[in-house]
Amino acid sequence: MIHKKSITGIILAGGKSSRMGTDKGTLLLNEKTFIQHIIDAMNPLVNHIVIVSDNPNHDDFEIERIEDVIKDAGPLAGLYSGLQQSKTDYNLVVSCDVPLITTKILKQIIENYKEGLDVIQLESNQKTMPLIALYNKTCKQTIKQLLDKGERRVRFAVSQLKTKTIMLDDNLSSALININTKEEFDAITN
Ligand SMILES: Nc1nc2c(ncn2[C@@H]2O[C@H](COP(=O)(O)OP(=O)(O)OP(=O)(O)O)[C@@H](O)[C@H]2O)c(=O)[nH]1
Repeated sequence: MIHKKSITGIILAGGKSSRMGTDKGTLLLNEKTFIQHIIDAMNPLVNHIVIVSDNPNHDDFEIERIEDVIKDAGPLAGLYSGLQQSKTDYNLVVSCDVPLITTKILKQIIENYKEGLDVIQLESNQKTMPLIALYNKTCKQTIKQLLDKGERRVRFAVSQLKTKTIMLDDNLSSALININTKEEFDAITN
């Protein structure tokens, strides 16, 4: 397994949260922000964690915040910004809107790394999840070229890389739930 010293945790917390209407990263679940849930899940597995976000409210977390190097271009640009500024070979990338994610699931991703792979991502309910994934730092060149051509789809970018997809057991899939709307938030808080 890759040593935790070689892994940076990258939390994507930029964007517009337009479907939620309020910043998703600072929503509270069990009195803890979504971002803090991700930090706690990642912490045992990585050397250090950064948040990629242009939102100064995210400075309240006791971890480094780095800014997008390509603005207003969505998660793929956030991913690139994190990889571009990372000092380690491997990067565990998690979006801030999956607050039920666990260390156990993230550990499975890291355990599945094999030499030569660019990306290890999860799949659940026939849906791949490229924003809960391990990225080799070398991916950044391909991602930059795609962004320069106007590409915005993370799944397309991942399809251009050497990617391994891990099928998650059905009984764990509820931990991957992606919270984008107020209805989805209400469903996990009530
Ligand atoms: N750093 C960074 N993160 C982003 C950017 N856009 C989206 N994200 C993050 O990527 C993840 C997935 O984002 P989406 O749900 O597709 O977009 P969103 O802007 O958060 O929300 P919507 O406006 O409702 O689509 C979330 O964790 C966002 O915080 C961006 O431009 N920069």
